[in-house]
Amino acid sequence: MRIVEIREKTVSIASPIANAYIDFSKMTCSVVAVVTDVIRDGKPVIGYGFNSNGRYGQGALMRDRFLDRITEADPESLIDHEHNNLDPFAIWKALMTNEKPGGHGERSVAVGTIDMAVWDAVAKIEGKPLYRLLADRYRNGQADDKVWVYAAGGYYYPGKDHSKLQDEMRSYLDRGYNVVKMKIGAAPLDEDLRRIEAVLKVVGDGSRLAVDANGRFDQETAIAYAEALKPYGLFWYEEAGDPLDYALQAELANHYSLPMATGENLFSHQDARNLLRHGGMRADRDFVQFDCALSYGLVEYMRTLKVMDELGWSSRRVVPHGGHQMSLNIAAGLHLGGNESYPDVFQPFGGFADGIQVENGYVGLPDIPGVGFEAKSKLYAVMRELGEG
Ligand SMILES: O=C([O-])CC(=O)C(=O)O
Ligand SMILES: [Mg+2]
Repeated sequence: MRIVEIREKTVSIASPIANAYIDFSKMTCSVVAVVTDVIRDGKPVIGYGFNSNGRYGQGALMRDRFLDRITEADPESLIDHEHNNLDPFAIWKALMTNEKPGGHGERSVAVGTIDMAVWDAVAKIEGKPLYRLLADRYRNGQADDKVWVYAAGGYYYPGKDHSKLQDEMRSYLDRGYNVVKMKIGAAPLDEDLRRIEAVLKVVGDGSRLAVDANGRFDQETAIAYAEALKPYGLFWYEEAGDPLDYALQAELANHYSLPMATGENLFSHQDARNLLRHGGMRADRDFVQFDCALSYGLVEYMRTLKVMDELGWSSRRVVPHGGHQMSLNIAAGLHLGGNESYPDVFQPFGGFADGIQVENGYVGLPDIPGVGFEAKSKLYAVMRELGEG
């Protein structure tokens, strides 16, 4: 059993939307296919992965050094004999050969994307949905059969007035979501408050709305927003300041007793640990949003979950960024609190399996081997072209 080849292609997910920090006019992501020599249903098993929005495609890094480390490794060293399968942990170790600690820049995205495809292949070889495999191996067989998801959107873009923002949010509620998220921080505070109030008219209550500043604010602005947001009783206030400014986050906690969220731009278990040690985050109400596709994949994610456990954090406080099916599987199989969803943006990568409706805020997973990409036809068309083309 061996990995025969790993392919990457960088595809566009460009759109006119913007958050408080970046626009997405040139956004790309990597799609990866891990081709194995294992035959199922008469065809080689191919594992697929992609990186979530926000960090651009990583093909150059992959080709420069990561892919060869797998294809040049002794295939025997990458096998999990206990399960007669590929060993994602050994593959991860091979990927990280001669990489120094620290510096979790973009290589964590390259490795995370390859790791996603490896787990897809492993679950396909085992003939199970990934969430089932995870529950069987790591949670005594107990998987969640549905996952709470919220609809992320509410971006800024040219010509988007309050009524368009309201229409967008209404359409998420119509599709079964009970919490929605919108961007803040690209407009002055007064205008953002008017946008929030427009959305509240549609969603009804602050507990059904989260806001995301994408790391834009300095401490003073973060606190000014906190004071202004308080009366709305929002679901959460996300990434107020720079993702690595733990002192800012800790100071914000002194001014905002309602739920805060952050962590989508922390790319290792060491960074996650620093946030929980020094960021003033509260295990009884705050949320962390680590995204495996940006942070060295599921092998590293398990270390992050262990760090959380050691620091007294339940895995139910994790609601990953990225709106992808890999995190959906991790949420169901390893008992996270939920997952982000992009019902409309970042297509065909956003959203979940075709034909599975969100009901009262929860979504189920397709009962097919792997991550479930084959059940999302527009996404699978892109993947298949890479893997089988
Ligand atoms: O706009 C983005 O970069 C995505 C993001 O922060 C989120 O989904 O929370
Ligand atoms: Mg965010």
